[in-house]
Amino acid sequence: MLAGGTRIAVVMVGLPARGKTYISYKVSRYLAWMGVNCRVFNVGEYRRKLVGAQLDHSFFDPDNKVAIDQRLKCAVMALGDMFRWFEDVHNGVAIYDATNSTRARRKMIHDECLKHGVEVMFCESWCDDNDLIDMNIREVKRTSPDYKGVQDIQRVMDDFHSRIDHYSEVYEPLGGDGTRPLAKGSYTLPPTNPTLDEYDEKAVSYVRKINVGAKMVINRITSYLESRIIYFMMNIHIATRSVFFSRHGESMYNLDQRLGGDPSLSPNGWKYAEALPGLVSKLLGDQPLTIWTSTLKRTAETAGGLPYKKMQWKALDELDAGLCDGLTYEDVEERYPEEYAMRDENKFEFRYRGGESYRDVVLRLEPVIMELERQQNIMIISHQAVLRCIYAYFLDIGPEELPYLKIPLHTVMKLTWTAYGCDIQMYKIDIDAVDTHRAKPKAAKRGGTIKGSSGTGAHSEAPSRPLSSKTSASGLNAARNAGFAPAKPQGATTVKPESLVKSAFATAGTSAQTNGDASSNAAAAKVPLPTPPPVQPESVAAQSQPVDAGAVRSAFQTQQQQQQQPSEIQGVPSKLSVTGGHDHSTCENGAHGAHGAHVWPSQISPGITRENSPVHASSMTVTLGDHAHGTNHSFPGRSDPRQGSPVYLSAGDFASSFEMHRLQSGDGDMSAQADASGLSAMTKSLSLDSGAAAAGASTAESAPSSRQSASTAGHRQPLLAKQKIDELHVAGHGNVDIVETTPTITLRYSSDLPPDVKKQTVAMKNELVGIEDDDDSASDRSSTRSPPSAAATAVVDTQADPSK
Ligand SMILES: O=P(O)(O)OC[C@H]1O[C@@](CO)(OP(=O)(O)O)[C@@H](O)[C@@H]1O
Repeated sequence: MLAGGTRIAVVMVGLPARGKTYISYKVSRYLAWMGVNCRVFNVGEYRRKLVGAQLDHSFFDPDNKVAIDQRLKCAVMALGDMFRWFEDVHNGVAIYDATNSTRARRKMIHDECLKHGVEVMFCESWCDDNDLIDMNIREVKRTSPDYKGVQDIQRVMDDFHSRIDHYSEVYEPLGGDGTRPLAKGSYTLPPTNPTLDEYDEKAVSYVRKINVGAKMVINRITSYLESRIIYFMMNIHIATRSVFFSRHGESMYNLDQRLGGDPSLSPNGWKYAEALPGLVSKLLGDQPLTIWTSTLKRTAETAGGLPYKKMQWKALDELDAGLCDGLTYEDVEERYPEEYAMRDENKFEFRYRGGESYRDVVLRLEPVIMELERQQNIMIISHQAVLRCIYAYFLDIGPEELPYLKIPLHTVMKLTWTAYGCDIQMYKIDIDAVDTHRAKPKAAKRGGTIKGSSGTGAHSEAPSRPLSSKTSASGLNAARNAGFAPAKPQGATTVKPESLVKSAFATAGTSAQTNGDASSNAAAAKVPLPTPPPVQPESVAAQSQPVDAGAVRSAFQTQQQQQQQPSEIQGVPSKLSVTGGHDHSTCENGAHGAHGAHVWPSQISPGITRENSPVHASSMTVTLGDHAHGTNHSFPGRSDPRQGSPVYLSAGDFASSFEMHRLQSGDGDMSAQADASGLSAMTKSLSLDSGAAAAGASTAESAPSSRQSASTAGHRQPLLAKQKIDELHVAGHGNVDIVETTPTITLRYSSDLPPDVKKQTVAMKNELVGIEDDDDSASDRSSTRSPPSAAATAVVDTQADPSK
C-alpha cells in the first residue's frame, strides 16, 4: 500500500482529554489491518518511565522550568525512537502522540522530520464542548496510571482540569485559529530553515477534527495515504454501540465440506434461520437494527426471518476460491497439490487461481469497516473467511492467525465497543452444525512477508513491543477466550458469561498505554464494560427448540419475492475520497493512488449505480496539493467488486485548504464537495460549509433533471444532485465579479483571477461537466452576464462575506 520509502509522521496536537490517544490507536489499528507498517509513539509513556507517573498538575505548569526540560527530553527521545523505527521498517506511518501544543514544539518536530526524510501531517483534536471533555476525563482519566489508587474522582477531575488549564495557557491551535480565511498573498512555502516567525503552519499538511468531527479542517494534504487517514478519522466516533456477527446457517456445501459456491441452507441451517430472530430480539430489545448480508443465497436465507432493514454487500461475499470453488479440501489436495501446499505455507497471502487471497478480502472489506465505524447497531451475516477478516480488525489480530480464527456456525457474536475497548460475547444456538474449521498446519508460515504491525514503539527506555511482532497476542487471546478456540461440544447451549475486554491500547504492548501529555491517560486501563445483555442461557435454549424449517423457508421465499431489487436498496452507504497530488493523474480507481487527483469510488456499494443510488454521502475527504492538475476520471462499471458510481471531481493547481462542515446530509454534500474541488483550482483557501443540517438559506439548488442532460453530453458526468451550498468563501482573489457558466454549473467568482487561471478554470469546469472546451468565450464572459438559469445546477456565490 505504501510506495517504497514513504514515511509519514502523523503528529497529534491537542489539549489533554481531547481523545488524541484514542484516535492514534484506532488509526494505527486500521492501517496495520490494511497492511501498512504503523506504530504509535506515545510521549506520555516516556514521561512516566523517565519522570514518574503520579505527578500532580504542577508538573505541567508552563512556569515549572525543571519540568519543561524533562518534558522536552521525553519528546525528543520519542522522536529519536520514531526515526530509528523508520530506519528499521523503511516505510510506514508513525503516530507521534502528545499535546504538541505550541508552534515552537511543532516546528521542532517538523524540522526534525524534514531532516530525516519523513513527511509530516499534523492532526489536531480540538474540542470546546465541556460536557464531552468532562465525560472524557471521568470515563478515562480515573483509570490512568497517573491517578492510580486515587479513589476520589473529584480530586482527579480537579487535578486534571488544572492540568488542562496549564496547557491552555500556552496552547496555540494549528494554522492560526483555523477559521480566518487567508489574506491575499499571505500564503508562503516554508523557507528551508524557517525561524519561528517564518514558520507558517498554513504551509504544512494538517487536519483539525473539531468537536469530535462536527467540523473538519483539511489543509495541504498531498498524499494518498494521508487522505485515507483523514477519511478514517472523519468516520470514527466514540458512541458506545454493538455489532452482531453471524455466519449463515449451515449450508448444503458445508455438509459436504465444499468450498464456496452459492448453495442453500441445509435443514439445520434453516432451523438456525428460524431461531435467529428470537435471539436477536432478546439481545437487542426494541433497538433498531440493520442487517448486512452478502449477496450469496445462504446469508440471505439466514437473514430471511429477521424483521429489520436489510442490505446486501458484494464485499461481504465469501473469499473467492477461484478454480477450487465447489471442491472439498481433499479434492484440492488431490488435484492441485502444489497450491494446496502453498496455501498451508502462507494462508493469508495465498491467492486461489482465478480467485482471492485473505489479503484481497481484507482490502475489499475496507469500505465495510469504514461504514461499521460510522454506524450503530448492525448485524452482519456473512461467511467464515470474511468474518475472520472483520474480527481481526476489531481485535487487532495479525495476518498469521487471522485465517485460522474459529468462526463457528450457529453462533451469534456480539461485539460492543466503548471509547477504549471492545467487549465480545458469544451466543451459540443449540442446533447442530458441522465444523468447517481447519486447524493451522505445522508448516504454516510464521512472520513472513506480511506487513503491518500496529502498536507503540520505543527503542530507548520506554516500554516497547518487539518490532517483529505482527500479531497482538492480547487480541488473539481475547479472541480465543471469546470462543475462536475450538468449539464447545456440539449441542451445548452457550452464552459466554465472560465479557472480554480488548483495550484498543492493548495493541501497544503490556505496559501502560497512556498519553504523556495526559490527554488520554486512562487509555491504558480496561474500562468497565456495560452490563452484559440480560440474555440467560435458558432464554437462548428456548430459541433452539425444534422449529418448523419448512415454514421459515416459505416465509423466506415470500419475502424474497417481496424484497426490493438491488436498485431499490435503501440507505446504501456511499462515501468518497478524492485526493489531489502532484503532477498528473494516472490513477483510475484510487487503489494505487500515489499521484495526482483521483477518485476513490470503492465506498460506493457495488450494484448501486448513479441512477439508482440514493447516494447518502455522509462524509468525504477531499485533499488537494500543489500542482494537482484538474482532472476527472471515469469509473465505468466493471466486474471489480469495488466498482461504484462514476463520480467526477476536479482538483486543481495551488489548492491548499478546505474546510468541511457537517457533512451529514446526503448527496448535496457530495456534490457540494465536487464543486468545491473544482473551485479550489484557483483558490488558495476554500471554506465550505454545506449540508442540510446547516440552517439558513441555501444559495443554490440544482435541478436534478439537468443531471440527465449532463449524462447525455458525454460519458463523464459529475455527481451533481440536489445541492445546497449554504456558505462558500473563496478568499484571496479580490472583489472582481466574474460569472462563468456551463450547462450545469454557474460560478461567480469575486476574484481578479489572472487570465490564464481563468482559462484553465473554465476548461476544468467544462471537463467536470463533460462538455467540449470553449474556454475563449467562457473566459471573456463579463461579470454582468446572467447564468443560464434553466440549466444551471449550482450557483456558487463567492461574494459572500468571507468573515462569516
Ligand atoms: O479459508 P478457509 O479456511 O478455507 O475458509 C473459507 C471457506 O469457508 C467456507 C466453508 O468451508 O465458508 P462458508 O461456510 O461461507 O461456505 C467455504 O465456502 C470457504 O471457501
